[in-house]
Amino acid sequence: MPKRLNSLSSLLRLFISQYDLSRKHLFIMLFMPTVLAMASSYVITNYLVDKKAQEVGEFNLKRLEHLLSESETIGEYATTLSEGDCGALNEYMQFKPYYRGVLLFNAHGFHCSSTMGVIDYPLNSLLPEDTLKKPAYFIVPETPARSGVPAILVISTQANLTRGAVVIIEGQYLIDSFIQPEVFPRPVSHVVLGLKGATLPTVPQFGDGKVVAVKAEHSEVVILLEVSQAFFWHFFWICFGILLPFLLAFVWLVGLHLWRKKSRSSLADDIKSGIENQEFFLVYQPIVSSDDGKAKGVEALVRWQHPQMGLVRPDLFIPIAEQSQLIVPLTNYIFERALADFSKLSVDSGFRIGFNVAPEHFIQSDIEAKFRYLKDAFARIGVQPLIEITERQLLTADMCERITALRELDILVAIDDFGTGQTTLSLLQTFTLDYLKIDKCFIDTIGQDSVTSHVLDTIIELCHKMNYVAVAEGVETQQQADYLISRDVHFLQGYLFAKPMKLDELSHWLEAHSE
Ligand SMILES: Nc1nc2c(ncn2[C@@H]2O[C@@H]3COP(=O)(O)O[C@H]4[C@@H](O)[C@H](n5cnc6c(=O)[nH]c(N)nc65)O[C@@H]4COP(=O)(O)O[C@H]3[C@H]2O)c(=O)[nH]1
Repeated sequence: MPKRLNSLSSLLRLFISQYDLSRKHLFIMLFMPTVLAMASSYVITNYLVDKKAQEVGEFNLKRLEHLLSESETIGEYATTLSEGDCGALNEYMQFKPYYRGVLLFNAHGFHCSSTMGVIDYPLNSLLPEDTLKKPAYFIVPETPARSGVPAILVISTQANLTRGAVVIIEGQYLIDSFIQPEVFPRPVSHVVLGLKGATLPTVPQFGDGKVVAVKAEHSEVVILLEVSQAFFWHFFWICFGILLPFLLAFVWLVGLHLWRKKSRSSLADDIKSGIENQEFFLVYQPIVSSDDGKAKGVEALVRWQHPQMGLVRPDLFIPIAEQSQLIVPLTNYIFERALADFSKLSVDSGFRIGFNVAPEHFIQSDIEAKFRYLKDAFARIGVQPLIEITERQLLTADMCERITALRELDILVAIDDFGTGQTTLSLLQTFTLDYLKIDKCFIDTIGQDSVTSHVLDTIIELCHKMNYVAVAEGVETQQQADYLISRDVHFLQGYLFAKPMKLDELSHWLEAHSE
């Protein structure tokens, strides 16, 4: 199976092994954004509709105040008309919407109506007589001409009740116009005007919606507006529709991040218990000499038989072991395992085993003692360990010093995956090595006419000039092998010769390839 697919299936198995937990997480990750989106939409919509109702209220109060001041002008004009000139009044009031009419009065009573002509009503037929003595506004439940239909009365009067006018504004018509029936969805469903204890309509009617009160700046009028339910839900769903995808994306990103962190830390726990339970084992890949084609050593490569996930490849768990400070105990386990494996095998003296060792090892204070023990233990079975330093982390000057000390103990050191990691050429100037392993990506350029194919020749040349033993990794074709042999690359490793194999298989392979 391709490497990437294998890692993917390992991840999938990891996911399934934690399925119960993930199902709960999955539910939270769907449920939480929905609830959050609903709650936020509710708050935002409430704020928006309040604001809109406030705006509608202020706008209508302005219109009302304009209507009231226009009524005062009408009243003032009407009081200048000579008594009995009802025709002129009627003409003047033609085509004025919102107005039911104008009544003129004198000290004896109402004598002229813009709609009915000459009339004779007592002064208290609309309001208590006293209220006609000074300019004012009132809401009344009905007028003599239209019983049961409320109106706003605007009184313009001259001193001592000698002359005056009452302008009658059509109450219900006004209220209906406030509701803006032509707008969809209507922001308000019911409007009530309040003035001096009276209301318009006379009996206020509200539904289940929220009621917002707005007070006029220049009069005692208060307007109460009930927010329309349709308007509220219209904005609620728009808000919800906008917020939900964002919150879903946000919660999923955070959730996946936490899940990844958790699975990493649980994988780190698994590595720890895997070492204790000896779930790790080694496979060995032969490294052949380009002189005679015989295996002069192997590279030890770790494998993990996870109890739930099955076989896990090192490129999945080695980085986690490195990040969670488990690489040192894991490598110590690998050394012991290789020692135990090769004690059962008979190999030519000087046979080399390459171990991948992360730079973290070189900050251990007991590194020299540990490697001296290792070298002696391997020497007893005729094997020489070779340390392959992975380039994933930067090698500091301090680490280089320790590596040099190891070389003085006759331990062989190689730089692995040369050219892909953090090793700089300046570091190679100050730091002597035994082997340089040329990464597969450069070997792959053989036979291709690409710019990078020249890099391989440069690396090989560097090895020769610096007296490093050159090892080519990932040799897959005879063409690659021939090319590398023609360029005096000392050792070759790759599927062309053998894939990494378990100890039993290696034993047979070595036997078969010893001649
Ligand atoms: N396509 C192809 N691949 C080839 C060929 N020849 C060898 N390989 C693969 O290339 C990798 C060589 O190991 P690496 O560069 O040290 O790269 C290693 C090394 O960095 C790390 N690793 C493996 N074992 C250990 C270990 O014991 N300790 C540490 N620290 N890292 C390890 O994991 C990496 C991957 O190891 P593996 O999966 O075993 O993969 C191995 C090997 O199976 C070839 O011809 N074609």
